[in-house]
Amino acid sequence: MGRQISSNRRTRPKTRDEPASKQRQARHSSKKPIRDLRKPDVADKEGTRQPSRNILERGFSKTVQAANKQSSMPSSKMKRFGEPQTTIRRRSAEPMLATSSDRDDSDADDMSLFRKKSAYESAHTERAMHQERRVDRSRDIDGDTALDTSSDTDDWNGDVQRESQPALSDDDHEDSLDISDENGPLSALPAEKSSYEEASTTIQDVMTPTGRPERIDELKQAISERAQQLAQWRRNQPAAKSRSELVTELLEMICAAYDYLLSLAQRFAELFPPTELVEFIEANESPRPLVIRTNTLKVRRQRLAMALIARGMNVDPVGAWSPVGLTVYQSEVPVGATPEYLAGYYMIQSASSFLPVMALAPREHERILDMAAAPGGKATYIAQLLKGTGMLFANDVNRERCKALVANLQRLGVPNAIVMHLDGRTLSQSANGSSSEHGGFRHYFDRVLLDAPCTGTGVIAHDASIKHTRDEASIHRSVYLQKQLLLAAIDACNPRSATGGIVVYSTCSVLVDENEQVVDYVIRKLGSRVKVLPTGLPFGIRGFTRFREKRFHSSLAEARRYYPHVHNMDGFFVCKLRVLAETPLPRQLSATASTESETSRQAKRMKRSDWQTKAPVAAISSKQSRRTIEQESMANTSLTAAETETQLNASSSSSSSVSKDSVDHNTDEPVMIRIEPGPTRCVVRKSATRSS
Ligand SMILES: C[S@@+](CC[C@H](N)C(=O)[O-])C[C@H]1O[C@@H](n2cnc3c(N)ncnc32)[C@H](O)[C@@H]1O
Repeated sequence: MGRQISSNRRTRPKTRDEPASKQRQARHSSKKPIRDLRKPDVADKEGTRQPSRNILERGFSKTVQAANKQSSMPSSKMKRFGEPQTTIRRRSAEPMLATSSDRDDSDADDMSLFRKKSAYESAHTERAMHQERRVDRSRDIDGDTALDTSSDTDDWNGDVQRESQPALSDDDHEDSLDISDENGPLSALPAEKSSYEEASTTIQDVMTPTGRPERIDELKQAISERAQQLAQWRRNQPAAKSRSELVTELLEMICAAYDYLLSLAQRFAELFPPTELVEFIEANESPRPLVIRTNTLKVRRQRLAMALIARGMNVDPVGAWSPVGLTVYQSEVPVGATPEYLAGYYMIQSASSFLPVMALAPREHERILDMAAAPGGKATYIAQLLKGTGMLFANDVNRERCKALVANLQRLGVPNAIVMHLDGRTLSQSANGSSSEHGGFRHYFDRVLLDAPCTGTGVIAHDASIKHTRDEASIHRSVYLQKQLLLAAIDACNPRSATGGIVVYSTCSVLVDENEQVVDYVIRKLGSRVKVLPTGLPFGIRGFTRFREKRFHSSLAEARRYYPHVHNMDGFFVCKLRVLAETPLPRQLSATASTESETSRQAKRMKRSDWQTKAPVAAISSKQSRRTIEQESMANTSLTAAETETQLNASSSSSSSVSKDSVDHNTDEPVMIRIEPGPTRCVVRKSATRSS
């Protein structure tokens, strides 16, 4: 089967020496749109929307072929669904797959199929890798790292950073004009004068009296011109303006055209060189491709792809780096309402959300904590890698979001999860408010994922309000909470775990303060008790070890960054830590009360009526919990985490459905919910007395 499909998927081979223009010509020779290639197989020839297995398989391979030719799609579709094709040649060193633990036996056929990469996948990954090198190189170059880092470029450790990067090939230079423009010899510069001449449009020209910009296109053109001028500043300084005046102009224009807070635009300008800054800002204006993750607890990816194609979707493997992801290029049906979705065959999840779990690399039979789990995208991925063994503890402080977490765990048929509603900062003390000798969550888990709450600066394309709501105060609040949570996550991880002792810290923010700086703070605080490991991820840009006046631990180069304009996925940060020794007993987090998160406050403000009307599942709570606990003589007993788990395992046979009537609204105590597969069957246990 795999052979048949793979032969269908064969694409025109690219030779090393073939000129890029020829390759482009070959790609553009097909004018047939993607949908036309799928339909005859699936619908027209068979006359049915429920084709046979063989037909479905043929349909799938056609779809893959069609996707390979997506450069013939109209440009609007290109922007919406995929990556532009590139002419970058594949390198033999290119990593093909995720960590070994991410490979699923049940997906073996799929993997052999997908290892023979389509031209699309190849170009997708290579474009990202090429861009990564470009970004890394631009970070290595004095003065052009970002708009205002001139004072911080003298001791940039460019040599170290360059070491790990493969040299650029000739092909690469084809796409690297902007690098040579910025840094190369003068002879490499293009002859056109326009980009060196002073841009004529000013921000005043395009602003209305009410302060709103008009003629946006003109403004964007002016932004692009300013960025070009700044990029080439050292070689071609316009006489009329100073660099700082140009920077100010550029940022003001960006804020006017794209509606950013000036302070946030400044932070991005510190992160990216001028032309890349504009690419990043532009990438935030369009959504990333829609991606789904196959739930291998229920179905194999290829079977799922066949079923979805039959329903009118065009899907394709997200890339060779993931054995479970599918990109949805086009769909005739709502992706979140198909029978396959309702049956739990897949999760809608951004591609970059796969990465923290791949770095965590859970192993079967392990005990895993997802400390900030709702709504469960990563938790359900962890569960499928556990394959029904071990135990997943999915925690979130926000009760409202816990409902979605419970629903997703149920829908995806996760048999071994416990949902907890606790503040992650005190979780390691929560089972009995004491230390590991007494069996609390301290040093209890083999692996811990902290997908931390953050400002979301990597996901502006999903939520444009981030542009004008993330002020300096909100960034500082976020950083403070992240540091507390990461210390608690390390505290919950067992350094003596035979297989793990791993903590993964991730955010969907691109800001250094929320990423490298948080991890660096923890490394400095805990010293040799914790160290940074390579993530094992096949692509991504190295973490910063220096950023403006800040210096971070050199191991932070092992962390990985993801950017919308480079990887065509949400901005993300992933760092993997190994806990080497027990951490000192934390001080009672006296700050906890005063820094209570907004989500926690919201949860407490919730009215009873909300629970009654909106929460058939997550409202499973205290009364039911207390009754069950009392029946089993567990009231007023501080359960150890292990005891709790044992009780939960033992009582799973007597699990009962919970109705709205059984909800007690009088208490806000933490609860643990044992998820049973099926629509409503759950057993609820009081986790323990709340500590402090
Ligand atoms: C980025 S989201 C997590 C997304 C989730 N990992 C997923 O993949 O679906 C961050 C979560 O952290 C939760 N959170 C915020 N403060 C927390 C705290 N103190 N303890 C535990 N969770 C917290 C929020 O309620 C939010 O659901």
